[in-house]
Amino acid sequence: MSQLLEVSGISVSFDGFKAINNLSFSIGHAEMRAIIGPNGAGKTTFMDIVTGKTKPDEGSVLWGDLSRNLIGMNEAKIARIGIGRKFQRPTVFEDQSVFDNLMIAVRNDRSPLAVLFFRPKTKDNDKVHELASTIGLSQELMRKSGELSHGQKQWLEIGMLLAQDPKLLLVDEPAAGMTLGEREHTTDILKEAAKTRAVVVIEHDMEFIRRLDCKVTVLHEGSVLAEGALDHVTKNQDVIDVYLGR
Ligand SMILES: Nc1ncnc2c1ncn2[C@@H]1O[C@H](COP(=O)(O)OP(=O)(O)OP(=O)(O)O)[C@@H](O)[C@H]1O
Repeated sequence: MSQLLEVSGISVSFDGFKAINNLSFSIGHAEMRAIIGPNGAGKTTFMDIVTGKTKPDEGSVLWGDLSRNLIGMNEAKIARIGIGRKFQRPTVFEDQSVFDNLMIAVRNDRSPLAVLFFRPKTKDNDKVHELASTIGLSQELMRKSGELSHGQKQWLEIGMLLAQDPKLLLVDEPAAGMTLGEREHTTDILKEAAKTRAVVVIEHDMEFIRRLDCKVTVLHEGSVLAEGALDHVTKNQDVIDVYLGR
């Protein structure tokens, strides 16, 4: 399979309301993808399904070269096969330093290879420093995470997810509550991450999406309404009617 993730004919209802309605689309390896759409379009539910939090009524989610169906796998197993998820609110250990948070994430590697091969501590140290540099927190390593700004906490959490080296990183509304400078830095981090893995970003902030400079999927009522470059989808009359023109 040339795609990393292939969502096919997914539907899910909550109390008779169809939140996802025959949804089909795919994500390539090392691809950045933005998902936009009005409130209630099913964006977060899509991520809930991919990560195993919500089981769809029908459809499949095929993963990787072996086309394994993720439906029916539990959340821990899905995380282990390489899907990381960043929720809207940062969930770092506030009493621990930035360094310790990153080290905890690095050491959490339970892949068979990591268990099999002894890894010297210096290697973990190097990895923590490399991650800190990637997320722009090299100068903050010894600070308590609770003292960081909202944006810095978000970057730390992205760093903790990257420590697991996911093949797919799902990020839900990263720009919310960030300053312009923080939003710009966040796009840089995500674009860098997407060079070596797939990154899927749900966001309402159009300037943020523009800076991501990637293919955009527009969801509406649980299905794909439009897909393509941002300039392409923002000219689509249906997209203007249900989302942009509001
Ligand atoms: N566990 C649930 N139980 C009942 N209804 C749910 C559940 N999860 C989602 N929904 C409903 O499904 C619909 C889709 O919700 P979802 O959160 O996926 O939308 P969204 O596109 O992420 O919206 P937003 O932009 O507001 O975050 C909404 O009407 C929501 O109320």
